Order: sequence, then C-alpha cells, then structure tokens
Amino acid sequence: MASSATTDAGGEEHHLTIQNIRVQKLPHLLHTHPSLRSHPNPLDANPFFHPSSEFYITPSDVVLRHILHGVSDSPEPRLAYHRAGPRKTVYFDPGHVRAAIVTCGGLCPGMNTVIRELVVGLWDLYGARHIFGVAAGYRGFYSGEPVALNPKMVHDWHRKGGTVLETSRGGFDLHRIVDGIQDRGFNQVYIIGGDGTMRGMVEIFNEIQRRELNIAVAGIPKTVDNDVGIIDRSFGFQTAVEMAQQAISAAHTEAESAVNGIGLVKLMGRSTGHIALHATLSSRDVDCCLIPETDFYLEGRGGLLEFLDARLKENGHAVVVVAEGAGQDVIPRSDVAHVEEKDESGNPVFLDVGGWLKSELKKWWARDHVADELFTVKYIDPTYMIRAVPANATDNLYCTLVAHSAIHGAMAGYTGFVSGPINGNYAYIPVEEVARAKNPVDTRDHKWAWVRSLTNQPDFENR
Ligand SMILES: Nc1ncnc2c1ncn2[C@@H]1O[C@H](COP(=O)(O)OP(=O)(O)O)[C@@H](O)[C@H]1O
Ligand SMILES: O=P(O)(O)OC[C@H]1O[C@](O)(COP(=O)(O)O)[C@@H](O)[C@@H]1O
Ligand SMILES: [Mg+2]
Repeated sequence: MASSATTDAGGEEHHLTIQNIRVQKLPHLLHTHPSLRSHPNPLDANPFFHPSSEFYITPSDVVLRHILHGVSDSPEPRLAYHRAGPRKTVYFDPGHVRAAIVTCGGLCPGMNTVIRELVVGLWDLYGARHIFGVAAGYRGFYSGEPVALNPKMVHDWHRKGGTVLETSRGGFDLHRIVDGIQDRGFNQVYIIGGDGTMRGMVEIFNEIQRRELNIAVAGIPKTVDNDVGIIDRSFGFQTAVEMAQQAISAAHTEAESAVNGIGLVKLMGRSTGHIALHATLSSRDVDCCLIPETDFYLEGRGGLLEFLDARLKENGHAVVVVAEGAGQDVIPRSDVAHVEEKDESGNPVFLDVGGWLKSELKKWWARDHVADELFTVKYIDPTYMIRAVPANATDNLYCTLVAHSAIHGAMAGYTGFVSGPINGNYAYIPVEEVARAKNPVDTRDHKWAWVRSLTNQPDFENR
C-alpha cells in the first residue's frame, strides 16, 4: 500500500491511498518439481558481498507496470511484476549448474556484453563452472558442439560488436532443440533474442514443462528496432540511435552544401519506427520522418512533394528520414513483379523504400521544374552500421544489469521468464506475455506530436 498527499484548487490537502496491486505470477521449478532442494544463496559467502536483511529481494518486492496513474475509483488492480535480483534461497547447487547461452536473430549492440556478463556473473557470483556457448542461434542446440566458456575467454567481449557465439534466423526445430538441451544435461538455458526468439522460447519452455524437465529457461530481450513490448527498451537501442544520428548529420551536411539539396536517410525499423523517431528527435536537423505506423503519400495537397517544395523554397535544403518498413503500401508492386518475400524466420523482406523515394524525387524534379534549376538527392542507407557496433556506456551497463538479473532469477528457480527494465527497474516477466507484446510507435501520444511540431511535416491525413 502506498500513500501520498495532493492539494486541490482550493488548497485543501487530500491523502490518497493507492493499493490493490496484482502481482503477475511467474513459473517456478517447484511447480513441476515440488521436492526440489533449496540452498542458501552462495552470495552469503562471497567476499565482495555482505548481505544484510534488506539485501535479498523478497516475493513482495514488485515493479509496477504503469507508474503514471490517474487516481480514480477504478476497482481494477494495478499490475506489477516480481522485482529482479538475488533471492535468499536458490534452487541450484552451483556445482551442478550446466548453463547454455544462445543468441538468435539480428545483431544488436551489446550482445557480446550480455554473454560476457552471463559467464562472469554465473562464475563469480554463484560459483558455476559449467557454462557453454551454443553456436549460431537455435539450430546450434542440435548441430555442432557447444563451447565451454570461462571469464578469461570472455573478458574483452564487451568491446566487440556482434556476437562471438554467432547468430542465425530460422532453424527452429522444437523437438531437436529440446532433445539437444536434454542430451547435453543443460539445466539453465539463457536465450538472448528478439520478438521471434521470444516466441520460440515460449515453445521451448512449454515443451520442457511437458517433459517435466528440471531446467530453468531465462530470456533476455534484444531488439535494435525496439519492437518488444512491456520493457522500457532493449539494450543496444540507444547505441543504434547514436549511430543513426551520424547518418542524419552527414545527410544534413550534404543537403545544406548543395543547391536544392535533399538528404535522404533510411534507417532500420521493420515494423516499428522507434529508431527513426528517436534519431529525428535528438538530431533536430530532420524535416520529415516517415515511419511504418503512419501512411504517407507523395502527390497532391498535403503530400510529401508539396511539403518538400515549400521547404526547399524556404531553406534551400531538406532532410528526410524514412524507416525501412514505411511506405510499403505506396510503392507500386506491379512493376517490381513482387512476390512477398520472407526471410528464414518468416519475417517479411521489404521493398527498398529509400531507393524508391530517391528515384521518385528525381522524377518529380525533372517533371515539375525548369531544366537548369539545380537539384540533388543524397541518399544514405547506413543499414548494418547502426547495429554492428559495440554498445555505448549506457547500454553496456544495461547489459550487465539485465544479464545478472537473469542469473539471479534462474538460480532462484524461476523459469519461463524474461528479465528487463520496466520504468527503470529490472523485473521478471512471463515469457508468454513478452512474446505477445508488440511495441509500435503510438502516433496519438505526445512524442509523435513532438516529432510533427519539430519537423513541421504534414500529417498526411488531408488527402
Ligand atoms: N513463431 C515462432 N515460433 C518459433 N520460433 C520462432 C518464431 N518466430 C521466430 N522464431 C525463431 O526465432 C529465431 C529468431 O527469430 P527472428 O525473427 O529471426 O529474430 P528476432 O528474435 O531478433 O526477432 C529464429 O531461429 C526463428 O526461427
Ligand atoms: O539481419 P537481416 O536478416 O538482414 O535483417 C535485417 C533486419 O534485422 C533488424 O535489424 C533487426 O530485427 P530483429 O531484431 O527482429 O532481428 C531489422 O531492423 C532489419 O529489418
Ligand atoms: Mg524480430
């Protein structure tokens, strides 16, 4: 129960009492193995820790899902998740831990830091000595041999972009994966990946439960696009935004240095425009930001071309940022003879909105302007450059906290959970929920209005 005081317009103070919290249930190994032996947390004997009575997290420590709350008479309980962190009791004898770590899906800055911190955390905090890296994504559980890892091997991995373990798309063969986990005697499985990976993790967790195996499965969300819901954001996202800004800055310089110059930047963002939005907000050089969550059109009143024409007349240059998933319905498909392509994981492979926009802009200028009027489009597509880099300082810290949170949760016997920050605090969230939760840009909230007011771009609703 929490209480606080507010003052109304008449100056009268009201004390508000906030209660009625529903804590989201988490699967625990005891649910399937009630006779599991508990152990005191090895941190009790760790010379670097002096656990006091408040040191360990208890089941009543929770993180609220929403901290912005309109106080009302609503009888609806407020949702909360178990707070991440070390528990007084663990359900693994450190000598018997056999941990597997796997990375799946596309790259994201910080993946190597997460792996490093899983290894170092398991080794140093809990005294585990059998830690293995599974190569090249989910398929690594049934093809190839896992590699034994130790702190010495991984000590400088946080300085490297990518994933030393390698990653892949596709190859999700549930029974072979769980057979591989079972045959190799893994009892803790750490899965680092995005929305697709989390959907796969749900199936793995369910199959492990069906087989009544005593294996803790922990997920660590990785998504450069920020398309996984509930968590504040993924590790690596801020680093990617910083890299994206460099591309915008170059586009701005090119555009500004030309007569009627347009700088066009395409950024990653398959179904969500978070990278484009955040890079636009922080760069301030952008005149128009196009994201998958809103439609746009080129010709006519309120269209992109009319807007750019006015911008060029006013400023002599303009910068357009487009997320890769934007405009897929505007690009004509007939002349590309396009059959919707999918990658190995079943994700759509998009038409190149940047290349198409560049050619449309050139056609427009040639059609609607006199021949000797100069015009330049400089198109920058940084693609993998924004994600194939090591994490920045903030993201590296995040990687450490999220990895250690996952270890504490698995050692405490939780399973089928994902660790991640909610409102700045690390929590354990059931993986089913994470796998369902999407995270589109909310174009009705103040952040998108802020983009529009900053850029002055049309809302493309006046057609
Ligand atoms: N619905 C699903 N069920 C089971 N496995 C899935 C599902 N979607 C994706 N996967 C698997 O998860 C892994 C990563 O998925 P992918 O979409 O490529 O990347 P990400 O996890 O980064 O979104 C791949 O091995 C893919 O086969
Ligand atoms: O790595 P690939 O297969 O070329 O795919 C590129 C895609 O991967 C991403 O970088 C990340 O997507 P995931 O996090 O879902 O793997 C997308 O932004 C981009 O569309
Ligand atoms: Mg994905």
